[in-house]
Amino acid sequence: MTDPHGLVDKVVAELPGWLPAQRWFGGKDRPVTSVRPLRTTVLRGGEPLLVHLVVEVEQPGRSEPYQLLITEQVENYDATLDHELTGVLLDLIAENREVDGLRFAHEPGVELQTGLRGRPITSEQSNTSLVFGSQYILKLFRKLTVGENPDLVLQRALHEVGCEHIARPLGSITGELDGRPTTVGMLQQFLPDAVDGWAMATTSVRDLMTERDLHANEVGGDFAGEARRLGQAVATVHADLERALGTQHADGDDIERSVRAMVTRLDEVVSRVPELEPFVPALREAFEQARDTTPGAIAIQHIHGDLHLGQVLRTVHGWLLIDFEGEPGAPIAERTALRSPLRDVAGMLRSFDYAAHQLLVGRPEDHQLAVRALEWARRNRAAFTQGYAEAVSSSVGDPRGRGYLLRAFELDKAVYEVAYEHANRPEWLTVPLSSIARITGEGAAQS
Ligand SMILES: Nc1ncnc2c1ncn2[C@@H]1O[C@H](COP(=O)(O)OP(=O)(O)O)[C@@H](O)[C@H]1O
Ligand SMILES: O=P(O)(O)O[C@H]1O[C@H](CO)[C@@H](O[C@H]2O[C@H](CO)[C@@H](O)[C@H](O)[C@H]2O)[C@H](O)[C@H]1O
Repeated sequence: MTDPHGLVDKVVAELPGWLPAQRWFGGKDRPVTSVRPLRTTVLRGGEPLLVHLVVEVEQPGRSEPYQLLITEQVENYDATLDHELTGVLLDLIAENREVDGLRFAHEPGVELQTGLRGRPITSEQSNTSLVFGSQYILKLFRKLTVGENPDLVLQRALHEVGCEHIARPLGSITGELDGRPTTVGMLQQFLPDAVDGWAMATTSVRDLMTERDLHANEVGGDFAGEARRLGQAVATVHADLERALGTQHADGDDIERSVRAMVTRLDEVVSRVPELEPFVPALREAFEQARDTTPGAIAIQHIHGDLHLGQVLRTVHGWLLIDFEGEPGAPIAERTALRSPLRDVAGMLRSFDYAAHQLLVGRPEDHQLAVRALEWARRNRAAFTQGYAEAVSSSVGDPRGRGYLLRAFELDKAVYEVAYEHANRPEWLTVPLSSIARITGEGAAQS
């Protein structure tokens, strides 16, 4: 087929059934009622066609734009699976080309190799990333948000101040949405030997679980040294973001806004996930407590916004942070707002809890494993916060001095995770729910 319109019509008709099966689709909680094409750009004519397509996906109570690359050659028309065709994207970036309003550009001073094939990475994710050779990784944002994507904005700013804990930004693809330039893709340096923190941490947990007679500090795969270095890296990135983009003191309005956002999220999530119901009073109390923060006492700035062990890569030179897009499910205004860096600390603390407790999914009765999981989580959470506190340059200082605020942020993240797991991995719902039970239970025991 060489008729792009015929291809688009055919694909659009199939999308209501196809989209909900995609890992990156953010609307799995409700049916797709209709899909309508917003913009079609032919990136390669003839056989095979390569078409860039932005569609508006309608669902009850929401309407959101998504990006697709389509062709008639591969299964389901998804051109991101065609290694040859996706090479076109890198070549367009290398050549600083504009195609029908879609701008492909490399970063200033960057020279890119062309003619490479782009293979999609297979890990579960919110967007689609293509790896070219062993040099580059191109992320195609799936759900689009009008304007420049914070992932690109923050990593560019970090690169400019010489941050050592990110992969170098190399290029971008910009389209137009609602009349505004909108980031649809980001090219970065690929680290072929990097291992993500989630893989490392869960290996360490498994080692501990296997050695039933030993403690976390006695087994070969102890992660605490890495957790501490990771804390140092996160604090350094916070300090670099502060240097690049500034910081300010949270005033009464900022504090009020933050508390309201946590309570609103709780109300919204509990309306969809009744399993959360028993914890609502304790969660509310924890969020309301954050209102006692003295105006001016905490700093707010740009932060990562969705920090967890899957967002950090261990390279031979140390830890790197990736994916500064914020929580994929949160509104863009919230994702780009200045917030306390403690939120990132809380996100990572949640992730240590996740790594430890995911092995208990499907085995809730195993008391021995539950004890070991808690031991691992406590050790690594403590090592991470210690590392964070040691890197004195961050405006937060020692997160351990911010107990009630950190607790509120951790619980807020866990509420987000309840919604995330409910929509994406229902069998994992027990992971955040059991954490909420534990954290609120510990709070009740102290009071
Ligand atoms: N610069 C990089 N070098 C090596 N691997 C990377 C790099 N950036 C991302 N990855 C891999 O790609 C995965 C998805 O990247 P991420 O930015 O988190 O995408 P998403 O927004 O889809 O979650 C990561 O979990 C990591 O395994
Ligand atoms: O796709 P993203 O990486 O941007 O983030 C989303 O998916 C994450 C899962 O892949 C989810 O993270 C949750 O599960 C992780 C383990 O798989 C765990 O390390 C995190 O602590 C936990 O929040 C993340 O919340 C979601 O935004």
